Order: sequence, then C-alpha cells, then structure tokens
Amino acid sequence: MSKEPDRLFAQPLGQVPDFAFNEDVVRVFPDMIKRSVPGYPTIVENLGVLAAQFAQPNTALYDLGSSLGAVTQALRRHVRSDGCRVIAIDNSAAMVERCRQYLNAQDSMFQELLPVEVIEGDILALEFQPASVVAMNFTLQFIAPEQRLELLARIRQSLLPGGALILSEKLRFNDPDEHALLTDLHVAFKRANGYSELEIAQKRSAIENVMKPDSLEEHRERLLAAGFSKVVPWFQCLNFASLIALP
Ligand SMILES: Nc1ncnc2c1ncn2[C@@H]1O[C@H](C[S@+](CC[C@H]([NH3+])C(=O)[O-])CC(=O)[O-])[C@@H](O)[C@H]1O
Ligand SMILES: O=C(O)C(=O)Cc1ccccc1
Repeated sequence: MSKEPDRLFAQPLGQVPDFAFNEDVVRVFPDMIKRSVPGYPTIVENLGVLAAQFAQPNTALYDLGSSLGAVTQALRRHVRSDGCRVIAIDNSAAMVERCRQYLNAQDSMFQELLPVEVIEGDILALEFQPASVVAMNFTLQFIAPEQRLELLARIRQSLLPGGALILSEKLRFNDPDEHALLTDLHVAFKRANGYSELEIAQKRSAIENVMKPDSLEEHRERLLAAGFSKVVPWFQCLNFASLIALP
C-alpha cells in the first residue's frame, strides 16, 4: 500500500489553497499524519485497547472522519464483544475509496475481525444507531465551530450506558505563553520529521481557515453541555490530546 512521502507543500505555491482531503492528500496521508501529529501512532493503537473496555455486545462502534481507516482497523483488531460492528464514515470520496481497499487487505490478513461498513457521507447528517463506542480522531476540529455542540449532543444521545466517546484533537491554549511554547515545540517536531520551514509555513496557511482547534477547557465545557457526565483526558503529546467522555 501507499508509502509515498508527503511533499505536498515543498515547492512555493504562491497563493496557498485551503487544505482539502483530495486525492493528492490521500496518496501521502499515512506519512503526513505520522510526521505532523505527535503521538498519533500511540493514540491509534491505544484507542483499540480503550474501545475494548467500553464496547457492549450487539452495538455499533463508530469511527467518525475515518480517513484511511486507521482507527477502524484498531477497533476491529482489539474489540472482542459479540455482535459488534464498526461503522466508518468520511465525506471525502477519495479517502473512502482508499479506506475500503485497506480494509479489504486487513480482511485477507486476519481472521475474526469485526464486520465493517464504510459510508461516504457527512457526519452532520448521520442518523446514529445505538452505539457503545464513538471515536472521533482529529475530526471535530474540521467541523464548523457553531455545529460542534449539536453534533456532540447527538452522539451523546446515541451512546448506551457503559459506552464512551473518544475524542482526539489539536489543542489551543488560553494562556498565550503556553500556546506559543507548545506551538513552537510542534514546529520543532515537524522539523525533526524532515519538514522544511517552507513546508511548515505553507501547510499552516492551508489549514488555518479549515481547522479550528479549541482549548481543553472549551472541550470540557461543551462536552458537559452536550450531556456527557465526565471528561477524562488520557493522552497529551505537545498540543495534541485525546479525551474520554462518558455518557
Ligand atoms: N463533515 C464531515 N463528515 C465526514 N467526514 C469529515 C467531515 N469533515 C471532515 N471529515 C473527514 O475527517 C477526516 C479528518 S482526518 C482524521 C484522521 C483519522 N480519524 C485517523 O485517525 O487516521 C484528521 C487530520 O487529517 O488531521 C478527513 O478524512 C475528512 O475528510
Ligand atoms: O500539520 C499540522 O500542523 C496539523 O495540525 C495536523 C494535520 C495533520 C494532517 C492534516 C491536517 C492537519
């Protein structure tokens, strides 16, 4: 499968277009996300372990904004509860097409994997079925800020007792010094992973209009407003974190 390195922002682009999950991004996505998101492999691997603790028999497990299905693969490998199925959804046709190929490859390599359905669609228009695990791994930050609370409230309503939402996001920080420090350290992480100053600068301007991170405090308050009873951060690496929200 694709091992193509991410060079999408290596040449001067003049006007940098807004970031979109198109075919060019799909081709380099595994490399891009690993070199851009500190802790990403650890989060994905442990998401499967966490999900296995919350999964209830005969329920749906959602992977919202599934991209190439990395989280779906972890859910299928780790969850052992009877009668569970994974529903992966993404609104990028290019992502969904490649995701289905990766999942077919996973099917041919492992036995006893959970069944999976991959939907090309908008999570804002999704009719949720009763679910025990909802994973949103770096997807909420791409949803328009004014639509986030309603989406989380609908997820909360679909969650069964004993289940959980696992939410991973890039964070903003209310304290300007903390924000500057962790942003600088994230740039150092990208540099250490081989990105040039030009690549880092052009990617920053590509995502600034389409990806709007919130602070941990904003996440906690909104999750409580959406009806969740408890919010527990379980991972943070620099300005990237993952939370467990309990119904
Ligand atoms: N409204 C929407 N409806 C459906 N999908 C959407 C929507 N908005 C954005 N997306 C999709 O959400 C995904 C976000 S990437 C998730 C990584 C993955 N979870 C991973 O763990 O590898 C995060 C990142 O690239 O930083 C993209 O595939 C979008 O097409
Ligand atoms: O690259 C960045 O700076 C990010 O914040 C993460 C990211 C990763 C992949 C696509 C878009 C944003």
